[in-house]
Amino acid sequence: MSLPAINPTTTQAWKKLQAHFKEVENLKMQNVFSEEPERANKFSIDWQDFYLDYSKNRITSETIKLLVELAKEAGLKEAIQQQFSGARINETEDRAVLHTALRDFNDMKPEVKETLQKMKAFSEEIISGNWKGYTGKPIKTIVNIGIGGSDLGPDMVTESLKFYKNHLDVKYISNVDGDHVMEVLMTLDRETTLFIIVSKTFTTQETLTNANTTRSWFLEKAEEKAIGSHFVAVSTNIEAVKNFGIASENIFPMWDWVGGRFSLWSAVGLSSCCAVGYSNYEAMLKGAHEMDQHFEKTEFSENIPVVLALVSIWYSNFFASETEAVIPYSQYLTKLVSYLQQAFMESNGKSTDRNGEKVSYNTGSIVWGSTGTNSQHAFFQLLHQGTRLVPIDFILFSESCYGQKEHQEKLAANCLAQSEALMEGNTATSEENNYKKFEGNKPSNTLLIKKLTPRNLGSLLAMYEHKLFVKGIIFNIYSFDQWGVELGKNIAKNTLHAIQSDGSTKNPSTNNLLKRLK
Ligand SMILES: O=P(O)(O)OC[C@H]1O[C@H](O)[C@H](O)[C@@H](O)[C@@H]1O
Repeated sequence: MSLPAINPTTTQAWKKLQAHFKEVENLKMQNVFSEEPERANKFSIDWQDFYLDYSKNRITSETIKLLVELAKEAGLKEAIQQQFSGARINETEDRAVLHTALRDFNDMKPEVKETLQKMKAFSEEIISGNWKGYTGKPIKTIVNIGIGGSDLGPDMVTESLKFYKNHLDVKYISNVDGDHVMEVLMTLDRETTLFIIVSKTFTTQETLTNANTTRSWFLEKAEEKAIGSHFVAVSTNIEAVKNFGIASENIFPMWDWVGGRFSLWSAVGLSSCCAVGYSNYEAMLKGAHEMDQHFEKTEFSENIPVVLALVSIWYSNFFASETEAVIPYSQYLTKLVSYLQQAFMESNGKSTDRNGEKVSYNTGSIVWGSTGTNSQHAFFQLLHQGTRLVPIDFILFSESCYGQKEHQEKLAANCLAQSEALMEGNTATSEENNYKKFEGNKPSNTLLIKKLTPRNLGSLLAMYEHKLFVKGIIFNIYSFDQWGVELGKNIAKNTLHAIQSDGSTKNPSTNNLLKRLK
């Protein structure tokens, strides 16, 4: 069973959208709200603790109708069914795409259940202090060594759920930068530190280098047999982990049907599970599953991830906007954007379609952003008065975790004011001074969520996973491979050889730089 492979620009809906675009290109949001009193309600979706307001977009009911037609013509319904049923929709790697199966407690694969039980038991041992280091002391610090999906997801979850965190100090080493590795190692007490080596393939240069350096550092004071109580691993490559010296009972499996950037729901999330405890971790998985069901079962026009994806395509492919920003009004979500960058840009940064042809339209957008209010004082100038159209997702929580009312009111006021200012501009006041003019008409979505809980975080992350899926299906690309990262990795092997052997490469600029390196 293959995914449908339809060039979106050849669909009836796309042609209609092109004609429709000409009609609404200059639509002013400042006017449409008065023409359509129900607009704010009409372009909103209320789902559990989520409320999505997408009324501040350059759309009409006709736009949404045509975009939904586009999704239907592109075979989205069929594609969703294929994904959830475990079809091998990652065709270029001949794999299923089943991160959703990691959080489906109603119908859980035995190996997933077993691994979750192992994570539960392990995290409880660590948190309770029953798990002892080589000198008999309980573990106080956990260091996750991994990169890409084996780092960004768990690191972001640990940071996002800091409010729910226990006493454990959880750190992340990802970059092969030895200075950073040393900075972390210097803070550690060998006797009370546990290292989790996370690599789906267990062949990643950065992770293996960092793991080897860490092991050597550990063995400067401890004996080889102490490795058993201080190193565990998460991988699909069990043999390579054993060769590294980690015993089978300390290996947490994962599977080739879980992509690296979708793996925080698997044992890759072990560090975050230890940080917040299994019950919070499980609540996050359940929240993600609820969003999975919403995505799978809700009609497109009421489906949060589908609507977000369609509106995003409207801007990137009709208004030619190159980027989109995500601005969460919560400092806990400070690592969300880096995580989303891998999710979106590694998935949809492709230019060969599912027929093997080069695409003739824009695919994945550049995703960027930072937390509000900090970003207001950094790059919002460009959003308000620059020349580029940047659609924005504002994410706001109704309640703060600590119940700090005054701060939360100010956060909320800023978030709502920014989306309003971007949309309204100040043309109505006919500002004479051009430097002080705000054109307005800048689009945004506002996602209002009751509170940052593990469950709602799970739903939020799953929402973005499905958004990128929908975009990839309509773009007619394969979202679940990442061949684009291979060339640089391969060249780096030759370059490293050239550096270590005083050799050269075939590129004159590189050679010049190699000489300078010496
Ligand atoms: O988990 P690993 O096999 O070490 O892979 C870590 C990362 O490596 C690559 O660069 C891939 O592009 C990422 O998708 C992956 O998450």
